[in-house]
Amino acid sequence: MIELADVHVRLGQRDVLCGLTVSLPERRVGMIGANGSGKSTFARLINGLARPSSGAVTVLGLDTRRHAARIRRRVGFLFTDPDAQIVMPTVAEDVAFSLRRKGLSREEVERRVQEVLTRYGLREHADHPAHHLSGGQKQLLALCSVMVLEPDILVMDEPTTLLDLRHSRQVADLLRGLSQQVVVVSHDLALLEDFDRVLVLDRGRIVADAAPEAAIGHYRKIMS
Ligand SMILES: Nc1ncnc2c1ncn2[C@@H]1O[C@H](COP(=O)(O)OP(=O)(O)OP(=O)(O)O)[C@@H](O)[C@H]1O
Repeated sequence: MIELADVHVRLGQRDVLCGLTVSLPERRVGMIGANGSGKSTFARLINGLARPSSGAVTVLGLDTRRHAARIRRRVGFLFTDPDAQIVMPTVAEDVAFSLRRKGLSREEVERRVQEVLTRYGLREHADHPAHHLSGGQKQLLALCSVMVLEPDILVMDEPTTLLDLRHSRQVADLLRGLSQQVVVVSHDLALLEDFDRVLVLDRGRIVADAAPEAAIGHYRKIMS
């Protein structure tokens, strides 16, 4: 469960989010809106990367201001730019790096890494340099590094931006199959078509909050 209570975020001279109050118990929540409307900031609030200037964000019963480290261990976050998340030389090492704090045996780390790379179609690239992957493959690698930690909530900021149609569908299928709650910021409206709920942000405010068809319809209207 994710809850925002009268959340304002001010960055520099700008009011980026303006008094948002919302509870998100649904399993798949999408977020759409114009460039600069505050979507990424909203996403970053959920794992404590961004802090409210006033108001409160509660995730899994924890206040993000007081428990940011605990929340980050339970909320996986996928950035738009996968290069921001790749830290190790090879694909397998990068995924294994995510597991370093778990205190697992070498064999268990290896088993989990191979399992997740197989699941997302990167097993044959396990020993390749991570920075030689294509943009889409890097996005899948970032996803592997997050999913191997089995987060309770997954937040994705434009996860299909670099993906071709086949890989976008793979991400859509993956989202359908996940048992975790997912919050997805996206300009890829097709990705959100079968979500449980979609929020539309406009200049830091929620201007629509509905099932996908109605929310996307509202978004098209304000963008026309
Ligand atoms: N650190 C910062 N300092 C000042 N302003 C910022 C900062 N970070 C973001 N902003 C501003 O906050 C507003 C919202 O940014 P945000 O990235 O949340 O929007 P967005 O809806 O995700 O946009 P996009 O669709 O382009 O990714 C933008 O006008 C941005 O310039």
